[in-house]
Amino acid sequence: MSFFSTRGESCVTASQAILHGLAPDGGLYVPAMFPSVPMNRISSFCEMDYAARAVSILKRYLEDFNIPEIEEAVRAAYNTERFDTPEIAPVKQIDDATWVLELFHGPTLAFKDMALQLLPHLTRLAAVKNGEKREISILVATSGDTGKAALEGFRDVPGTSCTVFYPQEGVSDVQKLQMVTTGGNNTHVIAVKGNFDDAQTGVKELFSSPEFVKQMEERGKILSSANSINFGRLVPQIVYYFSAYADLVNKHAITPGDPVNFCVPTGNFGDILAGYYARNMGLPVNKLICASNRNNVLTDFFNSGTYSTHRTFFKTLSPSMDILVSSNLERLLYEAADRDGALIKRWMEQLKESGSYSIGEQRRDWMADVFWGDCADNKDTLKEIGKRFLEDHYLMDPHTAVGGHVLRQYRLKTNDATPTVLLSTASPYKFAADVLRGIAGADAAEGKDAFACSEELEKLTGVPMPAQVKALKDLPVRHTAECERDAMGEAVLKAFEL
Ligand SMILES: N[C@@H](CCOP(=O)(O)O)C(=O)O
Repeated sequence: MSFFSTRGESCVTASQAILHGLAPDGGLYVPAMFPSVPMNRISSFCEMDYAARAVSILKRYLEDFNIPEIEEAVRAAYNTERFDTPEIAPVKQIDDATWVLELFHGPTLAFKDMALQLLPHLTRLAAVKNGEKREISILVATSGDTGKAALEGFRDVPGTSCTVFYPQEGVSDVQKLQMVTTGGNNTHVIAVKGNFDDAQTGVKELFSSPEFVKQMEERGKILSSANSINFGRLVPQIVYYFSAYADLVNKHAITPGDPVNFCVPTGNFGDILAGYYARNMGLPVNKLICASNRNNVLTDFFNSGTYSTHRTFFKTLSPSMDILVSSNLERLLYEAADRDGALIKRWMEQLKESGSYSIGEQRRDWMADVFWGDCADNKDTLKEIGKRFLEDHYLMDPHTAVGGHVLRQYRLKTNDATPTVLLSTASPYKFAADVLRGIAGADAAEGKDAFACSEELEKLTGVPMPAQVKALKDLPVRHTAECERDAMGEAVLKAFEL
């Protein structure tokens, strides 16, 4: 299988796409085609564990990896030493037509672990396959969850380093503590004086700066990414859509071939794009419901066909989705534009120069066939957390609650009763203060730090606080670096000198 850049002609193997992360022209790598998974194969997933399901999906894309290599990587990633349940990504019913796909059972309590426990193994294999002896320097921009998951995945992995940029004031207390207490000899964490878009744009600029690339090469390092711009992040995320479908069959909620909706809280569009890829591979997906917070650039895009960043950037209760420049949309645009790289390049230049682009009515309608977008503000989010706990005895984090609210809107506005899987992206304990407010009222978290809120939440709900959150209290802070938005390159070089 070859991979093309969304912006041009570049054509590479799977291992090269993973190793380099971003195409040299600034585009994202996309597979030459979507391998099909016939229904009888999907049905056979019912008998398999998560790792076996993963092998079956991954091998269709990773053609220059052999099966034993994929099997070894997958078994090393998805096991009960790394995840707190043998199901890895369990599906739980919360009402008549809604199932929650819990993607937060990995070491850092967010869905990013689903890919970032595997990516380091794939990266090392990719380096060997391409005779790459230099250090692979992973640069990451995070709005909260990717950062810690990448640090944890790449920590002390030989031949790699991992440098994470997070918005100084834009992540939850627990998210920040998780990152700044990370151990390992190859990890760096830097607070950027700006928002997530500043950090993500800054990282992309470093990738395309010949001067920075040269400076890194002089130090024996090549750049790669652990954000979902890297196809190696996306492909493991396709797996859990198939896995959830097989689990619904096993639970007799559907029979093989029945359509299912997926509702996905998303900011950078990687998680939901993986669902779109699963659909293109033959998974019977009816609608992909795209849930945004008050930074509702995607909602407006699906409704109008115009993507515009001319809007205020809001800090919300779902910080991991506080994003206005949604990277992976570029991969969907590529399909909407009949894989016309020149057109994508033009739209991306317009976005950079004028802050917006329009895809036209026809392409908007094409997208509306599969995608439906809506948003939730902070009030909706807290209400959804409270309602789900009170009515369905289910405790959800603010990102999942954004999805829960949007799903209710979808059902109200469309009357679609198709069984729906709501992707739950993080543990409620990463956002304990706001979850506590959601279930116990506005004043419930007053004067309490994240740990006191977590203890209170555990007492009130009986949902156990994860050991990883408890442990944070006693871990020393190891990373205190910060930088201006336009000094990220210097900050990376400085981190390597220390
Ligand atoms: N929500 C993310 C932002 C980066 O998204 P990614 O999926 O491209 O890594 C975060 O939590 O950092």
